[in-house]
Amino acid sequence: MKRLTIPAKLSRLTQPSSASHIWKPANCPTRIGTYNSSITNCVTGQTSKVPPVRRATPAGVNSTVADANFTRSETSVNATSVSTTCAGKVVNKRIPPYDFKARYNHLLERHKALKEKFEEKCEQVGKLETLPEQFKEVQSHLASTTEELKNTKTEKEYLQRQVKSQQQNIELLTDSLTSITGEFEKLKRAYKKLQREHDELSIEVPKVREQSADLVDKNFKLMESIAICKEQLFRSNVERKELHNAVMDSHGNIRIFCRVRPPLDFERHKLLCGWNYVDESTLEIFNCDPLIKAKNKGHSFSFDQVFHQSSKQEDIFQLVAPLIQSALDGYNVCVFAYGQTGSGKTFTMDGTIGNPGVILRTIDLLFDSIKAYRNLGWQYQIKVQFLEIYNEVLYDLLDNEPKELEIRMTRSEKNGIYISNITQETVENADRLRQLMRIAKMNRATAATAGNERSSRSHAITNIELIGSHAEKHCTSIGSINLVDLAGSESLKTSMRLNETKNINRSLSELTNVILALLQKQDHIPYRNSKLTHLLMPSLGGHSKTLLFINVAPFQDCFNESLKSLRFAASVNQCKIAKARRVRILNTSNFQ
Ligand SMILES: Nc1ncnc2c1ncn2[C@@H]1O[C@H](COP(=O)(O)OP(=O)(O)OP(=O)(O)O)[C@@H](O)[C@H]1O
Repeated sequence: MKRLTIPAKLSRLTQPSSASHIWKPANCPTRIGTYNSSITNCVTGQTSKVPPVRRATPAGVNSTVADANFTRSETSVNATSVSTTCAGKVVNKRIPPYDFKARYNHLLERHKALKEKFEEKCEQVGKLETLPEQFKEVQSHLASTTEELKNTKTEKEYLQRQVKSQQQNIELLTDSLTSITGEFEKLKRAYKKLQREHDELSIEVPKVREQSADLVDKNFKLMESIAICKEQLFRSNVERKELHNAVMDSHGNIRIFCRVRPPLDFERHKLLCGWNYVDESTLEIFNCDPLIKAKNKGHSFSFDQVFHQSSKQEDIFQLVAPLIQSALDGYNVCVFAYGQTGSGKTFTMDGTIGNPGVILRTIDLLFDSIKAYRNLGWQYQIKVQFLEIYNEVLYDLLDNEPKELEIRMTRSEKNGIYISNITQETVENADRLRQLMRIAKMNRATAATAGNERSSRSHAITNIELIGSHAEKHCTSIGSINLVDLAGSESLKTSMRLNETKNINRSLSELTNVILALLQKQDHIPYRNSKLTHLLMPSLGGHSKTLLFINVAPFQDCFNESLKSLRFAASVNQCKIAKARRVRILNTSNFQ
């Protein structure tokens, strides 16, 4: 049989319940033959004197056993003491040693009792044997419970985080709810206000409706009167044009302005001619050469206007502006600047930055007038081209590419001219036109660098075409402006570049010839003798208004050239070109 090792804790359970009973473990040595007067405690190792103890037998056996381990030798000499209970009192009865039967019975009883006890203990031990298994079970249960606890903790943390974020959400939602509620309240107030206004307006509506009907009626009447006014305005405008033209005609269709430029700062030391400005249209020039002073007498010239040295650009343009107005009314206008090199032609036509000349001021005036004309029902289209005539060759100043430009006649119009291959641009505003002018100037300057002072040896022409249309009246008005900065006139004697000078002088004298032929009303006008006169044919004939600036330098060393220019201008001044008439109004109106 397997021997059980019983732990100290459990061993106490297996001891007899009576303190007087001596339990002896298997490994504890037994002193046989002693009457248990002394017992060695196997647990503590102490030895104590224990007197014989009277004990109750298990299962109600009423006998007293001195010791379960007494020996045969003892039984043979000693009587056995047995305790019995009689009427609630313990009675010790001694079994005499010779009463074997009684002693046998007594032993049988004791054996039975011990056996029962032994079985009971075995049962207890059996139960104890299952403890490790139970322990294992409990351990595994504990492990699974720990795992569960861990999972539960993780879940708890996750749920706590969820709770926290939900709480934040709730806070945000609460905030937005608060602001929405505020907005809602505001809207409610606004709505109420609007409703009040609406109620008030609802009361007003019938009155306003009534007033509106009145106004519609009045408006209708006003529209009628506006139509009448418009008609009158249109007629007045036509009349104004006629009158304007009459005034211009009264000045002559070719006008000559003379401008004497001031000496510049670095020219102060130079000897000046004598200048006498008799009135606003007459000037006298005196030769101040000290060698011929004695016989000097003044040369007097009269023109439409004389501008002295301190005249301003704006004073000059004031008198040019009516001509520009005529171009918008459908006339061909030509403005020339004629004079010796350095006499101020470019200054008069182009001007400088901050002191614009005729061309830039014309651009501004045109676009301002077009705006005003729009109110009268006129729409204008403006087309521009810039060209240069150098040594009788035409150059496109808006395109640097070398190409051949030719003057051609239009089929539709008598004396109508156009240039093949030239760049013509339709401009929408003054800025773009100014920009194109800058490009043209730049291209001219570039060519000048390459062509040895070409800019002052060439004619520069700015051509602006003005096409007006009146949709209501089915009228079209086509006018044009040619602004010409002529090449400087120069004496062949003083010229360094003979060929250029010959060409310039030839084209300038052809210009004089054309003007004189016109003056003499010759049948044949030699327009085609030079590129310049050919090109300007429509602007020089009887159907145009021409303005000639004669620019002169104030210096004594320019006296001869100045006199020449002034004489040329004086001869032109006498030219009575046939009364200018507006030829290019193409319309179906009764008012023309
Ligand atoms: N009325 C004026 N007031 C002030 N400066 C002027 C005036 N006229 C001309 N000038 C100046 O005189 C100089 C010569 O003028 P400009 O270049 O206009 O002469 P030009 O006749 O065009 O010469 P070119 O035939 O060589 O081109 C320039 O510096 C110009 O600014």
